[in-house]
Amino acid sequence: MFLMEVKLHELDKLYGDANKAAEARRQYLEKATGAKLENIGKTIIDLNTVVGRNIENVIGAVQIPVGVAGPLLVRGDYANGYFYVPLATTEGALVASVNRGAKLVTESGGARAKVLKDGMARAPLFKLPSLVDAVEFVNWVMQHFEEVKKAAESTTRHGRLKEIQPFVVGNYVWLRMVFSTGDAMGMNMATIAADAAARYIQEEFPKARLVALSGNMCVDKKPNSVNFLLGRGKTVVAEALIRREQLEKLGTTPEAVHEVNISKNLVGSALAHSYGFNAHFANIITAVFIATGQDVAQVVESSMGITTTEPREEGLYISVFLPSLEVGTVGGGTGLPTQREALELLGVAGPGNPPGTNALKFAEIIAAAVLAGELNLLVALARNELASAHKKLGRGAK
Ligand SMILES: CC(C)(COP(=O)([O-])OP(=O)([O-])OC[C@H]1O[C@@H](n2cnc3c(N)ncnc32)[C@H](O)[C@@H]1OP(=O)([O-])[O-])[C@@H](O)C(=O)NCCC(=O)NCCSC(=O)C[C@@](C)(O)CC(=O)[O-]
Ligand SMILES: NC(=O)C1=CN([C@@H]2O[C@H](COP(=O)(O)OP(=O)(O)OC[C@H]3O[C@@H](n4cnc5c(N)ncnc54)[C@H](OP(=O)(O)O)[C@@H]3O)[C@@H](O)[C@H]2O)C=CC1
Repeated sequence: MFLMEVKLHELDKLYGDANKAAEARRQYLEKATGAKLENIGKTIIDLNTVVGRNIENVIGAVQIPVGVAGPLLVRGDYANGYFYVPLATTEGALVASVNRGAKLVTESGGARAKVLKDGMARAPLFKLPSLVDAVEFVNWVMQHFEEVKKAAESTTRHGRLKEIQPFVVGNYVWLRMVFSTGDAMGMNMATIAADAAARYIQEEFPKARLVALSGNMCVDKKPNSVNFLLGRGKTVVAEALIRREQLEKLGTTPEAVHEVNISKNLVGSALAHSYGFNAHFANIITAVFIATGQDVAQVVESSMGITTTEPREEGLYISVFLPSLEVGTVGGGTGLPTQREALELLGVAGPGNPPGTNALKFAEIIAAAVLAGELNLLVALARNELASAHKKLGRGAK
């Protein structure tokens, strides 16, 4: 194996230019492995803008095709109007699916959407000498909430500590700190603020020892029931009433689609002990996350949720509930050139006026897009066209 005298990650400093450093890394890797990296090396991203912010040891970029679904009519508190939703995916049939769902929703008068709750959580874990100390500690923290809040908020202009949710197991204490984070998804913001709060707490209550700044009750990037119940990021609901004639035009009925939802999404998910009482929230969430520069690992909890349906005389009532949608329009990967354009397409790039409103609007649009995708897959299953669609659009079959 070809060995370097300098460490790969030190090349940025050596060259003083991340683009040149990436080229040198590629040359090294090509020699060492025999792989050709000419396409990974072709990117419009000036790598100097991402090193120290988004990536280390960078060698280039990968490209993923982006399609649009829409126009999608959304009637939210922040998002009002027709939207074209950018979806980055390699799953043939997905964009077509959301697009047909968007058509159904839009022609039925649109989807109403509401953000019910908003707060990013970080839960430091402390250890106390005993259970008695643990309970005393929790009481002390609650009585000194204002001082803890001041310490946390000293690190940020937009972050605000809204609430601390305590959990005690033996002599361990989790303090689930919930922050409003403006237009940012807020994970760096909340982590840096929680660190300042934890340092203050330890100084003032020396019997408490911080075991881990993240104690897994946050919960970040793991399937879990805490976020499902208490929320994390944005808790959003969207609903629509799809006209009976429209479903009949597609050869199905509100009753048939409802039957698929109840038996598949509710009974099937219960049997599987699945966290997702839905068909494919993850498809839409992931595709929007990639297109708009969100942290894709947060698809794990952002795509948990429930689809409800109700056949009515006039058509099908359908709703989607997303308890833990973690999204932002500033920070993270949202400033990358293509991701920013995708946010611009939705009219939500950058900070909102007032701060926070762009992220709320974005969350409402995503919930409506999830509803469109969910509705369409249920329709497709009721019509038994899942396999044929994927044969045609996923395998290039004519
Ligand atoms: C593929 C369709 C939509 C065809 O559906 P169709 O009705 O045969 O298509 P159509 O040609 O009659 O067009 C109807 C509408 O579909 C849209 N449409 C149609 N074709 C396109 C296209 N090329 N590009 C963009 N949009 C398209 C478009 O809105 C169009 O209206 P128009 O604009 O023409 O008035 C349908 O068969 C379908 O939805 N199938 C299901 C596919 C699906 O939902 N896949 C989701 C991913 S599956 C998965 O990953 C999760 C899963 C299933 O494993 C989870 C689980 O376990 O449940
Ligand atoms: N640290 C961790 O443990 C984890 C980090 N991440 C990563 O964290 C990143 C996202 O963190 P996040 O905190 O969202 O982003 P950033 O760390 O990029 O922080 C957002 C920045 O934007 C500033 N800002 C300017 N205008 C606004 C506005 N209108 N609303 C909110 N903030 C504004 C904030 O300033 P100010 O703070 O002064 O208000 C802050 O500096 C992603 O890259 C993700 O991958 C993911 C999971 C865990």
